Amino acid sequence: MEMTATAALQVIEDVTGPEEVTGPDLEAAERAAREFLQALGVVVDSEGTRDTPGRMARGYAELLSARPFRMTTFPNDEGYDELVLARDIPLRSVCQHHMLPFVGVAHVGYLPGARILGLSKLARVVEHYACRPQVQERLTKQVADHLAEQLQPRGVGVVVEAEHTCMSLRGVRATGSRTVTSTLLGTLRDDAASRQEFLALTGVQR
Ligand SMILES: Nc1nc2c(ncn2[C@@H]2O[C@H](COP(=O)(O)OP(=O)(O)OP(=O)(O)O)[C@@H](O)[C@H]2O)c(=O)[nH]1
Ligand SMILES: [Zn+2]
Repeated sequence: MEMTATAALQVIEDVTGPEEVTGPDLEAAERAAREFLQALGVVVDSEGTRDTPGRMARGYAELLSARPFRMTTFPNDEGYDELVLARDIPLRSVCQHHMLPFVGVAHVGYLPGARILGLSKLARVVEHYACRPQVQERLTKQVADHLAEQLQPRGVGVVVEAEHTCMSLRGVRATGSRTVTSTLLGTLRDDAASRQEFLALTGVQR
């Protein structure tokens, strides 16, 4: 997706249908970043820092811009009925309270029904919902709900483990603490053995 200097309507194509979002106004963001730094007493007048407000604007725009993707699915011709799990999908998002990054991994799995999903799409769904101001609980549930709605599998499981820099680098400074959230749907929620297998494979339950 091409980022434009002026606010523009962009279309993110995904299986939920075209979703209209306002694109970043990078010039306005750069002006605001310059004022923000000035207000904090940060001087940006050297060769090395002159472009810092622009870099901040582009950096945040990138963190908040989801890339378009398609939820490619295939018929489950072999009738595969065991767990499909993508473990340790790298994740970075921005907490909506402080606009500071949280970083970690997502484990995303499903029990196939009539169709199976292109494997990369498990990571793309995570990225799609991570590229916006978030709370970890909502991110976890949105990924699970999306898969449930679009794939109609027998079960969905999503576990997110992340370190919130707003909690580790500032404030309480609980360095190294990771927050774990999970959403289980369908058979992975209701059937104790399936649930246990999923949690064991993610490493959450040993
Ligand atoms: N539930 C939840 N809370 C989050 C998440 N990310 C950040 N927070 C919390 O949001 C809360 C905001 O609380 P406030 O008391 O308004 O903010 P604050 O004064 O900066 O709080 P401290 O971080 O405790 O210094 C903090 O407790 C954060 O840890 C998240 O993904 N989920
Ligand atoms: Zn925060």
